[in-house]
Amino acid sequence: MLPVLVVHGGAGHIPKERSEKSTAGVCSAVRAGYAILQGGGSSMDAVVEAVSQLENNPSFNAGCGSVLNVKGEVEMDAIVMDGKTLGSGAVSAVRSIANPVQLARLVMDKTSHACLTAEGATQFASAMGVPTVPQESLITEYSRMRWKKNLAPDANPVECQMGKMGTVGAVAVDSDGNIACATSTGGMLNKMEGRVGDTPCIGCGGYADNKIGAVSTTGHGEAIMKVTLARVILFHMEQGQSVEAASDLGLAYMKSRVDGLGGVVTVDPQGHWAARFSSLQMSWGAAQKDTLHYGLYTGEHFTQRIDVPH
Ligand SMILES: NC(=O)C[C@H](N)C(=O)O
Repeated sequence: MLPVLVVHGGAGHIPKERSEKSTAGVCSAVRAGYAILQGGGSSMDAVVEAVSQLENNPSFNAGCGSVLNVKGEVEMDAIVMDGKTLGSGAVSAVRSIANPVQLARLVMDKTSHACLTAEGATQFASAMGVPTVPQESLITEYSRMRWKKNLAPDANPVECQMGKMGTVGAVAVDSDGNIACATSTGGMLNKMEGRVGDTPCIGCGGYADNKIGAVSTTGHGEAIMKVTLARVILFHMEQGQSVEAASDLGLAYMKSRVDGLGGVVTVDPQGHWAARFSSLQMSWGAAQKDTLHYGLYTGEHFTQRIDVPH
């Protein structure tokens, strides 16, 4: 069954006029990441490539297109985890980095730490030769408009969060059976400055273990952290549940216990995979053998040959 790559473009409520772009973006990120797996590349390379593509796509809340904090600035979080070694790397509250997921990978590969934050992460980036980019290049008209709208005295903050799909993420198993995950986000719209969400926290924004599987999450970060969503799903898999049942159990627990909504992509070591969510929508895509799978609403599952362009 191996290899496999599963990608999400965030759980939430996406306005109709943006749904096409979101699905197209996820499918093209799946293709790019899967090409690496098909060429014999590693699951880590595949998830970082897929997530980098989504960070570069202004339709998603990660990298360029990130939502803005209360001061109208970008602060991004990202994580990667390697299921073979349980090594992980993360960055939080980084501002002028085009691809936080690549910086997270450098934290894993080049330091003895698991997470670097804010200025320290930026200093590390420059020491690694990662260029900084102007904040403005990460801010879209759409995110500025939503930030302003949410500051209005009559704004409904819950409704405002809904207008945009969230976080991006990926999980993969390569032909050697190695498993990896990656997740990247601009966080929650109009969050406090310095707010760190679930994404860079191990077991919350993602987790990968070759012995069990991998999960990348999206949704309300504070709720995800309360239940350590990624790890709780892997716990259910350790108890013998399928990828699908374990994902649903984790999401249902988050809903009933802390009233949180979200979504996940999940794989197991055999290459079984699932894309599940409790929100209204989650754009997702997966590639296995010669088939591309994708969907947006609950129960939606389209397939096409991977070599046919979307
Ligand atoms: N939309 C999201 O997935 C947001 C992300 N989980 C956060 O709370 O930072």
